[in-house]
Amino acid sequence: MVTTKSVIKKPLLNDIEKSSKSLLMQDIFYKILRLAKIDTPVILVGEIGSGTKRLAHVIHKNSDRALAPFHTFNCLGIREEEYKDAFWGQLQFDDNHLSLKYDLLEKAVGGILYLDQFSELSPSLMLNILDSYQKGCKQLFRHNKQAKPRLILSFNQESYHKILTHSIWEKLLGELNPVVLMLPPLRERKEDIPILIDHFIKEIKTNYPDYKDLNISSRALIECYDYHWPGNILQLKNAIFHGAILSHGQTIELEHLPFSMSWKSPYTIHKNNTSL
Ligand SMILES: Nc1ncnc2c1ncn2[C@@H]1O[C@H](COP(=O)(O)OP(=O)(O)OP(=O)(O)O)[C@@H](O)[C@H]1O
Repeated sequence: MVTTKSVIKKPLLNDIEKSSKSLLMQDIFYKILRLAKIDTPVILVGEIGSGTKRLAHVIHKNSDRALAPFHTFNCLGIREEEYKDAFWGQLQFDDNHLSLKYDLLEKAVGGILYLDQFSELSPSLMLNILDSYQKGCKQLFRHNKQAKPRLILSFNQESYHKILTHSIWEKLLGELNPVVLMLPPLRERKEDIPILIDHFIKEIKTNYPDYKDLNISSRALIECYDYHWPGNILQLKNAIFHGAILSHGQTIELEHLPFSMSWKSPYTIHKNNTSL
């Protein structure tokens, strides 16, 4: 495992995470920073686009594995041959002897193997993958346990609730003994919406000098605050980018935000009705 004391000691929350106003998120960051130092597998549960991969990177950066690779494998829609190639050892002939090559494990040696959307696999494929991970690690890293990649699995929130009542869940807990962390959807941490918008606007200004005057009107900001964001931070990021283009890098007005946002969520409708 690659490690240096300076890496371990650095305070490693990004500014945007540090400035979160959400108590739910502050609690998660607190746990994440401690969790990073403990070398257990982690399951991150969240809705689509809620930032699970970004949190996995925070764990990586704050862990003793920070200088080793972070390798992502997306399990969504994976075909059987692809998964076999990735997880099961391929026979190879080197220096006059046959050996097994575990492609995915070798890409993540000493680091993190992030299995994105793991919950979307069938239960039998989940077990199969864990089995090959264990076998591969035993073969490759039996003399150097530290080189075994740490597993972080992302679970879609809806699938997670279904899996909880399935026997596969107990098997996963038994095999991995993971720490499970749930990320709130953006609509449950609305206090961070203005900070995130500000962050995305700054990001666009940095990447596109022609958009140096980009800002957002208060009406558009209020609409963003009221919207329920089913696609979470990813959708918010896309909406601001969309607005930046339609406003030609000037002030993002309500009409520059994506059309789909004009659909009100049941939460907003309910809130409006009760205030009548
Ligand atoms: N706290 C944050 N601050 C700034 N940007 C963020 C934050 N969290 C997430 N993002 C951005 O939102 C987008 C989605 O984040 P990420 O890929 O981590 O989500 P995800 O939950 O893993 O997505 P998916 O469900 O598609 O796998 C990324 O572009 C990421 O950089």
